[in-house]
Amino acid sequence: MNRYTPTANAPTSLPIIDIAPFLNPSSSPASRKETASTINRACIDYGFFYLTGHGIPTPKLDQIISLARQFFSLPLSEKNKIKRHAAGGPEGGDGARGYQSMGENVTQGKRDMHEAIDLYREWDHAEKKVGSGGPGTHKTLQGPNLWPEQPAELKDVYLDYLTQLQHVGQALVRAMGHALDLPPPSPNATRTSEDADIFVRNTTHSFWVLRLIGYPPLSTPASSSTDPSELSCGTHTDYGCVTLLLADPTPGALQVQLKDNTTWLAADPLPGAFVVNIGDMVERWTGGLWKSTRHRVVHRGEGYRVSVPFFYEPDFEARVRPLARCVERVGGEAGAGGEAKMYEERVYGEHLLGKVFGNFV
Ligand SMILES: O=C(O)CCC(=O)C(=O)O
Ligand SMILES: [Fe+2]
Repeated sequence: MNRYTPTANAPTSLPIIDIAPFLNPSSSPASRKETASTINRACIDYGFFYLTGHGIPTPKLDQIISLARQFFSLPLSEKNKIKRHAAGGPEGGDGARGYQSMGENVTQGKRDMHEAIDLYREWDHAEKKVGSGGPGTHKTLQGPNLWPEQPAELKDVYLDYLTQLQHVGQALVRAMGHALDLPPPSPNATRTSEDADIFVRNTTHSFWVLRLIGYPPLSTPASSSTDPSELSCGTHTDYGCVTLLLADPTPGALQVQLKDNTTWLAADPLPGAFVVNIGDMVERWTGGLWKSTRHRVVHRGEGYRVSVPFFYEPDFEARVRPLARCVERVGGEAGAGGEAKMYEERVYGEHLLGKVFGNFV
């Protein structure tokens, strides 16, 4: 069931979207339409929503969190066996994949008080080149994923989860195309044809990212933070297409900025649901009709928080430029007092490389 709280008064919770009609081939057109129109309103009003009906069993989700938690509880020497290293260096790093210890990640010039493992789609869309350090070294993003040896079952469980997530991601971007009320796809559509499958066609080889993140409470010896302005994860927008976040039940940590640019809403986890948000590439595709929303993590609560966001991103070579139909709609709103922003075309992979080189600032 889709559930939507109108925004007339201060909202207390994000909308809930049931994606099942886009996963179930025998669903009715009416149910797909309802899901699509709820997505459209949620993306205009919040850029964030809860996603249910995705079909991944809750015990599997619990196992994903539990395995990540087990990894983070290992000694640093064990975690550093899969340390992320600079691209082109003798350690065989690619500057992106692997484990980052506490405070290594930086957002807006400040250390983030978390540790993480980053996994990406394998580099399979183009030939790999040798890194600047010679044979055996890697260019940025072109190395293999670094999987932990412990817990032993983590890799297989996560590989299976990644297959499930890509399936859900594809259903979600299909629903998003419908939500924009784009024309139905024609059989000779090209990658950039502006129809309801444009997001599907540009994510068939999604250059996805999966992050396992561990957050000690701020201001504890474990976080080693003495600066009160340091955050668990600083304010940012996600840079790609759409994020499916799985988090443990810790309340109050993930905070979403509302359209008034002032109010922060706690996006507390809903059991069995993902917290979904759209990223900068979807804002660009929609010419700003849907905004990628600022958010941050401030974990001042109890216990060690674990989250596992999955970023379902465009293909590396996808060209992202505003859809004419969306630009018209934004123009209409701008004429009524809104502000129209110009978005230039971006190739997703170039945008991503800029982020990796700039430490995601
Ligand atoms: O841990 C979370 O709740 C969100 C993390 C996040 O925003 C990100 O990794 O982009
Ligand atoms: Fe984020």
